[in-house]
Amino acid sequence: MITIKNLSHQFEIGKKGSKTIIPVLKDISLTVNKGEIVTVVGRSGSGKSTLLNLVSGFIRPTQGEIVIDGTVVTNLSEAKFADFRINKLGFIFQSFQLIQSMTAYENVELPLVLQGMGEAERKRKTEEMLAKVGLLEYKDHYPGELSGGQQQRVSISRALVVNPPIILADEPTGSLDSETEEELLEFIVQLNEEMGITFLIITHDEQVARMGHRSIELRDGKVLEEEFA
Ligand SMILES: Nc1ncnc2c1ncn2[C@@H]1O[C@H](COP(=O)(O)OP(=O)(O)OP(=O)(O)O)[C@@H](O)[C@H]1O
Repeated sequence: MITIKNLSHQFEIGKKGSKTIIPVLKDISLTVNKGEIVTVVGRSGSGKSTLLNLVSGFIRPTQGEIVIDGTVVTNLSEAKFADFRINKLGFIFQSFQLIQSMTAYENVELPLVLQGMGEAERKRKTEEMLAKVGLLEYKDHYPGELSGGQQQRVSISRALVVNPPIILADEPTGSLDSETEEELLEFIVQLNEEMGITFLIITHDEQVARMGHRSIELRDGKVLEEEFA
């Protein structure tokens, strides 16, 4: 589902003449299979977010290739990648990244608006998704009027509403208390089992790392793997 081949990435900082090169990922190769939950762990600064940003196409690799669902995404233009992203990838962030001036309903509906879907179908899909996460009765609430766990469920609904085969998550439980974290992890497993969604999840949290089928550790720019389940 996601194949990463000989991927390297380095950042350049500083002005011309005094540039510093920061090598982050060094010739890494890995595969995430369809229907797998793979977690990515590693020390702060080990390149976890960089890896997710490369898979998402927000940054382009210095070298190497990424293939997602049969498409070589590293060759796509910005516009084509944006199109690909809206159809194939769902995102969940630690900070939820909800739009504060929009209701829960409007936040979940947004990707469908961007896809150009008609209003009646948008309404059906948005309400179905909010019902699935148990938040239909909160649809007119703004993010500031919802708990952390509820906000994360809105953000998951927004990620899921376009039926993406893959969800990329960056510290999805980072802002949640342990009970809400537990609920979210159960929900992720349920989505994976019932809908076959593939997850790539960055985490610092030992418990989150263990809920996946496989955990990948980034260390010194390389990949170390650990198998679970
Ligand atoms: N835009 C950038 N410009 C320059 N250096 C960057 C940039 N983004 C990240 N880096 C550097 O790349 C390295 C890896 O950063 P990254 O954010 O991927 O690590 P991380 O494992 O996600 O860390 P954390 O767990 O703290 O979020 C760090 O040394 C960081 O300073």
